[in-house]
Amino acid sequence: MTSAPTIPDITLNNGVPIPQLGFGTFQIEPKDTGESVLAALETGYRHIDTAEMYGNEKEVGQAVRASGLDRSDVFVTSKLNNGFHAYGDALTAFTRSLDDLGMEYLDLFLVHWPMPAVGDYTETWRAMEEIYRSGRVKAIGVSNFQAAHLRRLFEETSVVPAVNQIEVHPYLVQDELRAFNADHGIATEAWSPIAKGKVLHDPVITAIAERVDRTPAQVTLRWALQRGDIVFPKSVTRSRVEENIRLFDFELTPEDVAGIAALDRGERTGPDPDTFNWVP
Ligand SMILES: NC(=O)C1=CN([C@@H]2O[C@H](COP(=O)(O)OP(=O)(O)OC[C@H]3O[C@@H](n4cnc5c(N)ncnc54)[C@H](OP(=O)(O)O)[C@@H]3O)[C@@H](O)[C@H]2O)C=CC1
Ligand SMILES: O=C(O)C(=O)[C@@H](O)[C@H](O)C(=O)CO
Repeated sequence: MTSAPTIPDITLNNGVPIPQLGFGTFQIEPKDTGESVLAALETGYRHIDTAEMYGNEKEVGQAVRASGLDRSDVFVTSKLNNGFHAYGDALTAFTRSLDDLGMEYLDLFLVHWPMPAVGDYTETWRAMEEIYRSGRVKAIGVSNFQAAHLRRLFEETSVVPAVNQIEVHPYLVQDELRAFNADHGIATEAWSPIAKGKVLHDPVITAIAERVDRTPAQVTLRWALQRGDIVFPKSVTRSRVEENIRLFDFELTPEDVAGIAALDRGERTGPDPDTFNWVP
């Protein structure tokens, strides 16, 4: 294949740079994780998104080491699982994630879900602040937080999250929450950016793909990048891993971007953060 493209960085609210395109690892079996993450790193990805919930942190860490890249050249995110929201549990879970990854530090650690009916996420966030102060993570953030959850953090805690990782794709454009994040200096990370494949046969997207001579996945990912979001598509298929990084040699018009955003139908592929209270 041709040489790896240069992936632009976004600067987080504490000055830490994060590659705007990364590689997602949800539903990659531990036995397949090493090969998939290594393929991504070989292809040029330098940002890996994992989570304790995914059960593949050990294999992600092994792949980063096997790549031969310097640890400092790979941006690694993990997430606090839902059963560990109590203060002390969160501290222990973070150390366990580091141990499982075999790393001295994380680039980004997120509260995976707010779990509003189960516990108090402000207590969890105070533990995140302590982890941040320990210097073992470069940035802390949240995932699946609604504006109301963030407002409580602003009122009752000190550190503004660096990112909010939320479900965003053409069928769930989340413009209100994305604008709220931006207004507070929080970067939006868009999970399931191709809606797990559901948007790839949409006629609006396939027509643009045909015109610009790219695939529907490339058009959808490019749309997210042009809107300023951070994305990390997942694939265990080498050709798709290569396809999904080839986003930096074409551009969508403002009309394309607006036309794809108009596909919004408020459709989630995953759980609703206001009611999701599942503890694995
Ligand atoms: N914070 C949170 O709550 C959540 C975070 N995430 C994060 O976001 C990442 C991405 O989201 P995810 O849910 O995995 O879904 P994606 O939107 O990335 O879609 C992944 C699916 O699309 C397929 N696919 C990938 N690339 C292509 C392509 N070019 N053409 C056709 N099909 C393709 C994959 O198949 P195959 O693998 O077979 O090639 C897989 O079935 C996750 O891996 C995870 O890191 C996801 C969900 C929730
Ligand atoms: O992938 C993630 O990060 C998730 O949180 C999802 O797995 C989510 O928990 C889910 O889809 C549960 O059915």
